[in-house]
Amino acid sequence: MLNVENLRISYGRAEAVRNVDLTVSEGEAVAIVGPNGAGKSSTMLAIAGAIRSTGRITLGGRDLGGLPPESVCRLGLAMVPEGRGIFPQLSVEENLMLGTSIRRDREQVGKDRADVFHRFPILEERRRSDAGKLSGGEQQQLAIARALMMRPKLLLVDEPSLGLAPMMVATVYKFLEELRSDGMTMLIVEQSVTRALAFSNRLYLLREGRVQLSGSSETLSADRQALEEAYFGFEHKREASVPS
Ligand SMILES: Nc1ncnc2c1ncn2[C@@H]1O[C@H](COP(=O)(O)OP(=O)(O)OP(=O)(O)O)[C@@H](O)[C@H]1O
Repeated sequence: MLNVENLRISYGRAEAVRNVDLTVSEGEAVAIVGPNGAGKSSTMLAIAGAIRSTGRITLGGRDLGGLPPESVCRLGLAMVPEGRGIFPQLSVEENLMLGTSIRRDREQVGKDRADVFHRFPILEERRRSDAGKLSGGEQQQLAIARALMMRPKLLLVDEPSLGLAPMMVATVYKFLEELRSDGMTMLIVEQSVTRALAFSNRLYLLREGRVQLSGSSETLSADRQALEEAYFGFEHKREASVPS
């Protein structure tokens, strides 16, 4: 479904992502992990058309090169950004409906809204509250729900557990698991390598802007040493361990 070839991203003279190749097949959950500054968020933003990059990105065979984010979204890709991107002074429902103005199928929008409220009951309960009054975990549910309102074929989720208490992380992942079992194709950035391995079919480990290691989560789970070496590089091996 998604094919990324030779992705390069620069901020001024600094190269943040180099020669990244990545694929996501229909129905797969794929995770990107790696230390801070590895280029994970930049990769997600480039795929969503939100920042400039070079290389080739295709979605369902269509070249996304140079397309603005709204066109990428129309082609079936929605993103839950790091930090959620919720508008705190707007109501839960207003946040949910924000992006839907680009949709022409108004009747279906109403049905999707009902489906999303069914999937996330707390959002229906709190639909008239200011979104800023929701807890972090509820805001994350809202951010995922808002992305679903775009009827994506591929859902990008950047660090869904960031800043959440462990119980909330479990709740958010329960919703992501449900989406996954309903057949949603997902690309997810996750700080916790253990959680990423548990959730995804396949995993890419980025460090210093490059893919250092990739493979099926099953295989990589059995080779913790390869993961640690790829995560830290050899020189840090003895001083730290991969975040669980
Ligand atoms: N807007 C920007 N301007 C300049 N440099 C940037 C910008 N955004 C990111 N970078 C740099 O690009 C590199 C990759 O950053 P990115 O946020 O993609 O990494 P990350 O793996 O998502 O990190 P984190 O886990 O800390 O979110 C870092 O060196 C970062 O400082």
